[in-house]
Amino acid sequence: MIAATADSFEIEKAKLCRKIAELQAALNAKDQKLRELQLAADNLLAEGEVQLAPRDHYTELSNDDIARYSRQLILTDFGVSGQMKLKNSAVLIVGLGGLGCPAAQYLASAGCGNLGLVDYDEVEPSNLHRQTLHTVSRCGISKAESARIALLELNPHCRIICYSNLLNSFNAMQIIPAYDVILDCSDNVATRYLLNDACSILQKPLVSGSALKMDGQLTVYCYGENGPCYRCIYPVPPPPEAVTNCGDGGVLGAVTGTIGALQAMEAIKVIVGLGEVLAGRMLIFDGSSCQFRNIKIRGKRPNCHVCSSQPLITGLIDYELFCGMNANDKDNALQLLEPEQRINVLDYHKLATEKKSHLLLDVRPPAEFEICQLPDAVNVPLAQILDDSYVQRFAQQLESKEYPIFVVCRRGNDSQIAVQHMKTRFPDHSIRDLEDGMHAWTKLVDQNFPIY
Ligand SMILES: Nc1ncnc2c1ncn2[C@@H]1O[C@H](COP(=O)(O)OP(=O)(O)OP(=O)(O)O)[C@@H](O)[C@H]1O
Ligand SMILES: [Zn+2]
Repeated sequence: MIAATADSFEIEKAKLCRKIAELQAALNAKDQKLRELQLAADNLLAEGEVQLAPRDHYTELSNDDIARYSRQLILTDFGVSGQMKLKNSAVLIVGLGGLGCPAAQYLASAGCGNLGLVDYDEVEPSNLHRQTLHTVSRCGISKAESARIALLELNPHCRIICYSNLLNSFNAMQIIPAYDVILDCSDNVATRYLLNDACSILQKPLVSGSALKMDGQLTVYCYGENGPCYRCIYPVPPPPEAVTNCGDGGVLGAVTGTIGALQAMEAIKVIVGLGEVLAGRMLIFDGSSCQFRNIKIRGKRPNCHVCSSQPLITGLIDYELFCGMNANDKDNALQLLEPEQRINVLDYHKLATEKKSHLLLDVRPPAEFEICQLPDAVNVPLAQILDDSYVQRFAQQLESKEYPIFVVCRRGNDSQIAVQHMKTRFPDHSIRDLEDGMHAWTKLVDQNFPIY
């Protein structure tokens, strides 16, 4: 009995030691990243690229301006003074993706004099269905540069500064002060908090948009005396597992187009002093029923950590650490299973080619299964694994040791969750997942297999 207890202590101790080693490694990686970010920010500053050069101040419209903007100049509430304000304004757009492209397009064409474009990413074919400034021929180049090319064709009078870098806690405070209005067109929680805190500290209106699947949201933070900030509404970040991105959940391009265009609209209203800015309210767009709802959101939180009269946060922090998520929407590779609970795609391919009896469960949603599947795969969405409703369907295979079970998904994360769950019910059955999922299949087994 005592020996057994000592053994279990030893096992527990070994586990804790492993955990400590993992945490130490994570800490070292963060330290390294911090050094890289600092270096990148220094380089950027050294290149003199960060500062928007002193803006020209215009006092009148040119003939070309009058001809170009005539249809908005004749608007009673807009007029010459509105156009002059736009011409002298500077707007920073963070993210030149689904939201940022239409927002930039409407701001440049309306005559916003100075646009800053921030995006660290490059154009990919899967962006083109909604990121309307980019083109097939510009795949592979910086999104900020690609957007600049398109925008200058639209309006050569617009001055455009590109920052083809990740906006982070070092460069944000150098870039943002030069701009009048900031547009959050990013796709991740860490960047939302970073932009919020920077805008709150620097007192810049932040036009925040988001879109997923068929739905979108829009509001303006940090606007005026009483306008709440993002932290007033969301004091703590959501748990990482509750966050879905466009790459996983999907999105319709016209939804991002709708919200992006409205972000441009709110920015123009802020600059020109037009209408009623969407602060303290949130627009909820349900694309499937085409309904726009405007809900009142709470005002400034008296104890908000960043925008209250006695803030706890007076400088930018490490937002990836704070949110437990990276400042991008790419999935982190999970490490849930032991190596013996996984099989690489080459070994699986060999076994399947030799026609060894087995069952291959594909745990992606049906819409994704319809796009492409591995030979003989059976679609059992992850939800059916987790609620155990698959058990009855595969009772025969689960009873027979002759049927090793393999689980596959798109990138090898959900498949691990599925195996971990199935193992709790069938600990003695051989159940393994395909490492790195179908992406690895395309890379290592069949380059003609579609990737998405
Ligand atoms: N901190 C940041 N600094 C600079 N750019 C950012 C930052 N966070 C997000 N972005 C950019 O914001 C954009 C968000 O747009 P969107 O989600 O439509 O594009 P995406 O990430 O290319 O899409 P997908 O998920 O389909 O690959 C991306 O281009 C992304 O690179
Ligand atoms: Zn606040």
